[in-house]
Order: sequence, then structure tokens, then C-alpha cells
Amino acid sequence: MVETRLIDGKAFAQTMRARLKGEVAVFTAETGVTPGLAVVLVGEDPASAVYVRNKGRQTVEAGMASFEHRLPANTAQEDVLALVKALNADDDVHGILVQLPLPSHIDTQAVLATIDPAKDVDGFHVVNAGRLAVGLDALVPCTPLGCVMLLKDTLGSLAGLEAVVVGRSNIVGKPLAQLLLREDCTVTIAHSRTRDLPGVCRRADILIGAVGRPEMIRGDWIKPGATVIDVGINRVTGADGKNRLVGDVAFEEAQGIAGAITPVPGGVGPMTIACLLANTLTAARWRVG
Ligand SMILES: Nc1nc(=O)c2c([nH]1)NC[C@@H]1CN(c3ccc(C(=O)N[C@@H](CCC(=O)O)C(=O)O)cc3)C=[N+]21
Repeated sequence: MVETRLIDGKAFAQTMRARLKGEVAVFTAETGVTPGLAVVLVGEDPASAVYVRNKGRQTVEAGMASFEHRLPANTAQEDVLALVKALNADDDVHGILVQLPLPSHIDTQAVLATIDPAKDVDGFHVVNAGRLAVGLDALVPCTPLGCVMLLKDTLGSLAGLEAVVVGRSNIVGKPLAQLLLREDCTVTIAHSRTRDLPGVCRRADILIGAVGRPEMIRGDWIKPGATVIDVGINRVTGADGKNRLVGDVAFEEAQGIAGAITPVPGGVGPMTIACLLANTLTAARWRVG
């Protein structure tokens, strides 16, 4: 039985945002440029609206400009593309984020392909995905970046460690695997069709849940002492009828087995926003040259 350490993403993200605020102040003083982030939200999804509001508030707190564009759910694809093109051409905008998921009548890849890769602070454009894969400078997806920051803070060097990423999405699983490979991990991407998923997970020194299935990863899937990063944010209704947030990992079962684990909330989520702000400053720096 080990004492399981809590990885405090909320505190780490707060420290990161304070440091960023200082860097933004210096950048603006030296260049006269205020980094700007534009967020596009199509539709009325209440959870998305909360995230967009949080992003806007934290952007302003860091000394950057926030531009919010809310479009009705029935907006035509060509109107979304026209807005993205206008933001591409806007010199006050250094970062563009189109909140996902988009309504089903809109072709997500067509929208992402229209974002100027140099303003693609989500790192979702194929140019950034490709640049990451071949080891060039790229805007890197925020959630995977936040995960690796927490891992390096917890473990130091990740070289040679067995990392198992459960989930193969374009926004988390695949780019996270690329980043872990860059840190010299031995990387396995597992998914719904993986044979003996519990057994594969038990190999992991670093176990990452990124599937979006509440508490799917059980305590006995975790190798004793492993570092567990929980990317899932699932809203579930408890026995008392109240809504609560749970991750992809059965957090209570992991206690006494995992060496360290991120909580939900207060783990990866806040890091995602801090990394978004960091990417916006990076994009502004590249722009100014
Ligand atoms: N283009 C795009 N980029 C995104 O990065 C993106 C997106 N679309 N669509 C939705 C998801 C979700 N996402 C979160 C960011 C922060 C928290 C976060 O800060 N969570 C806090 C609070 C959670 C709560 O209380 O609801 C926490 O985990 O502690 C959560 C979720 C970004 N996303």
C-alpha cells in the first residue's frame, strides 16, 4: 500500500498563469502588441458556454485581449468559415479557438482547415499535427501539453517509462502519444478495441485516461506506484440525484495503488486553459518575429 500523491493541476495552472501574466506584460511593453485570443462558439451547449466564459476571464486576467463570437446553433457552415477568415485577417487576433464539438451540419475538419495554422492555438490544424509528428516547432494541443507538464513536474525525466494512453482522439490521445514519444517514453495507444485492456494498462508506469467514459479505468488496472493522469470530465448523476464531475479513472479505487493521480475537477482541466494562454503568447511572439 502506497500513499497516493495528489497532482494539483489547479495550483500548477495558477502559478503558470501568474508567470504568463508577467511575460505578457514584458512582451507588450517591448512590442506595443497585446496578444489577442478569439473564441468562436456555435450553439448554446451550456457546458461549452461555461468553458468559453472561463477562458475569456482568464485571458483578460493574464493581460491579453479576449474576443468572443457566439453564433446560433443553426449558423450555416459558410458563415462560420467567413468568420474564421475574418479572424485570420485581423491583426489584433493572434489565437483562434473554435469550440468543439460543432453542430452536426458543420464539417469540423473544413473549419479547422480554414484556421491560419499560425493562429491555431488548439493545435488541431493538420499542419500543426504534422509538424508535431515530425518534430518541428508547432502549436501543440493544450490538454496533451498540460498533461506532459504535470508528468514532468511529478516524475522529472520521463525517458524509458512505459506510457499507456487510453483513447485515440485527434484532440488528446494521438497528440499526447506524440508528446510522450518526444519525451522518450515507450508509448502504447489503447482504445475500445484493445484486447485485454486491463492487462495493457497494468504495464503502465504512466497511465492516461482520455476516453470520456466515467470511471472506466478501475483500481486493479493500475500498476502499484504508477502515475495516473485523468483527462476525462464526465458529468454524472449521483445516487442523491445531484450532478457531479468524475474522470475516466475510478479515483477512490486508485487510492493506495497509484503513486500519484490527478483529481477531477482540479487536475488536467485548469492546465488546458493555462496552456491555451501560453499558446496565444507563443503565437503573438511568432507573429511579431
Ligand atoms: N476547440 C476546443 N478546444 C478545447 O480546448 C476544448 C473544446 N474545443 N471543447 C470542449 C473542451 C473541454 N475543455 C475544457 C477546458 C477546461 C476545463 C476546466 O478548466 N475544468 C475545470 C472545471 C470543471 C468544471 O467545474 O466544470 C477542472 O477540471 O477543474 C474543462 C474542459 C476544453 N475543450
